[in-house]
Amino acid sequence: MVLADLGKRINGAVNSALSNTQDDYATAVDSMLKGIVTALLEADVNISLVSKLRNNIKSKLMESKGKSINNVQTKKLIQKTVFDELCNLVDCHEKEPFKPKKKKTNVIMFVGLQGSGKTTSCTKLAVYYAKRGFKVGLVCADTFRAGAFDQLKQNAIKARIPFFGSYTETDPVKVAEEGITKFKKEKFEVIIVDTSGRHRQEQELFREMIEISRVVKPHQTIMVLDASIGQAAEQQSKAFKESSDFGAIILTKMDGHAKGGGAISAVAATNTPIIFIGTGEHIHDFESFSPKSFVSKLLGIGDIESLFEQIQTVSNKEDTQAMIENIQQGKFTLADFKKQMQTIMKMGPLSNIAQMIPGMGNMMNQVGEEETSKSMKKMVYVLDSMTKEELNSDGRVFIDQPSRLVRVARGSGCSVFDVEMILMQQQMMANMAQSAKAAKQGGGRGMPGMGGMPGMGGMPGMPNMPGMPNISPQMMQEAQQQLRQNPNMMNRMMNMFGGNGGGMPDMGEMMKMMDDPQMQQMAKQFGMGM
Ligand SMILES: Nc1nc2c(ncn2[C@@H]2O[C@H](COP(=O)(O)OP(=O)(O)OP(=O)(O)O)[C@@H](O)[C@H]2O)c(=O)[nH]1
Repeated sequence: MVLADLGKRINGAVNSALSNTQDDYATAVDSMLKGIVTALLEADVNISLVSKLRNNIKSKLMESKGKSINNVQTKKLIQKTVFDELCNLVDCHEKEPFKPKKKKTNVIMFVGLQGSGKTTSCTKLAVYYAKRGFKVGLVCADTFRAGAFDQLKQNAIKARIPFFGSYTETDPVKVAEEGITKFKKEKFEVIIVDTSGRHRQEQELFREMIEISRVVKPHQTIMVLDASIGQAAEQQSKAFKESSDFGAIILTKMDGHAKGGGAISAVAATNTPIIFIGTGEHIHDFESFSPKSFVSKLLGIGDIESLFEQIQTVSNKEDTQAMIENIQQGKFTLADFKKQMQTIMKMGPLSNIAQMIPGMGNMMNQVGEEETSKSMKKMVYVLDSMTKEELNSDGRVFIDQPSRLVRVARGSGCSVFDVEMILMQQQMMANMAQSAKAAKQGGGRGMPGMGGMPGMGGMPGMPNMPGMPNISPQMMQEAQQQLRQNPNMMNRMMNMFGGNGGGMPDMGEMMKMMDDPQMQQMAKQFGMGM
């Protein structure tokens, strides 16, 4: 899981500020900032970047001090400000990177040091484009390292990507040229050229890159950087930029490296867009990168945009067309949820996918892959037991007729609470769809899970809840017990999220629920910090 600990600590700092009623506002903000700053510094983020983030958050939050906004609005403001500033920290604010065009030749050249993960990333990118319908070929122009061609060949065969290379030719420029000519003749649309690396940034390496670049005339040059070097990534990125004008970066080995945050922010500071991150050795351990998606996953909020991107990759067009149309209209039905869950099961490493669903990433950290997989299967059983009418609804039919809940629970062999939890997750996703639509219409950066509130860019899909942190099976059981004792609670939650047309939760109801001791207790168990 990418930077799970950093996300947990930032969430912890924010949640403790939100739940702290003892301290005055300024003290609560200061203590939150202390927690965030320590977590970022320990993730190797550059001290001046951290200090800038700290000052920005503080000045934005203190500006609102004199204004007459209520408690709930203050909490939203804190969450949104932290979210936005974290996005700024990893955002290079550059223009859109290159996107290949269909029915044209698009040449992509890779550069980077030896062992950074170039060959692996070449194959991952080839698979990424092949799944999007491009005719993709791989060229191995690494004649420096013995075994480089064999490695690319093995990867390419496994991924079923056509490849070109030579065991005898020692001039990488010649191999690159021959490979490009061959694939162009055969009307390949994306041709990816892997080049050699060296252990250090040597003049010889830079010269070779320039020569290859001259003959292959790349439409995009991508630099591959190992994220485990932390903020040293800035210096490496600058050195390469001076010799080969690469347009984008892939950061590899973001799995399990606490320094990944440092690498991302360091690269972003050089104004070069990071386009993908590598999160493991497997071909599918590859995520397209955007600041908003990254921070959403970091904080466990879920990331509907990446999720649908992934779903489009593995499912056929007809399958997802209806769902995409729904999302574009700001809708997300139970049938969409079901399709999504089924596709997810096919999508490879659960750890990548779980982070995109609200609450699931945290569950994964707590209980592991096997338990999470069981929970996801349970979701599919529950959704399988619903009628077509129920699936095509927004879920409110279950509130109007609670007997449906019981029927579905029985049919799926699950508890009523399991069904209710799925309805809640679907509501959160529907809310995200709403906010994605609102953000597109408004052109601003809405926080995922937030609908459109004038001037604030939106409100979270759940009250004071950046995702559903720290849900363990035991907490689930306790919450289940409380829901049983207070059946009205679920009803009120659903009303709150769906009752006003989606997007923005009902503020009046939210305020009432905040005063409800049972609700507060349950929220505490879920780490929602109400
Ligand atoms: N954990 C993890 N390992 C990765 C990732 N990307 C690549 N690797 C591993 O890193 C090692 C080096 O990767 P390569 O693709 O061979 O690196 P390279 O840059 O092509 O190296 P040269 O061909 O020697 O220049 C391999 O063991 C890969 O499996 C990643 O995102 N996460």
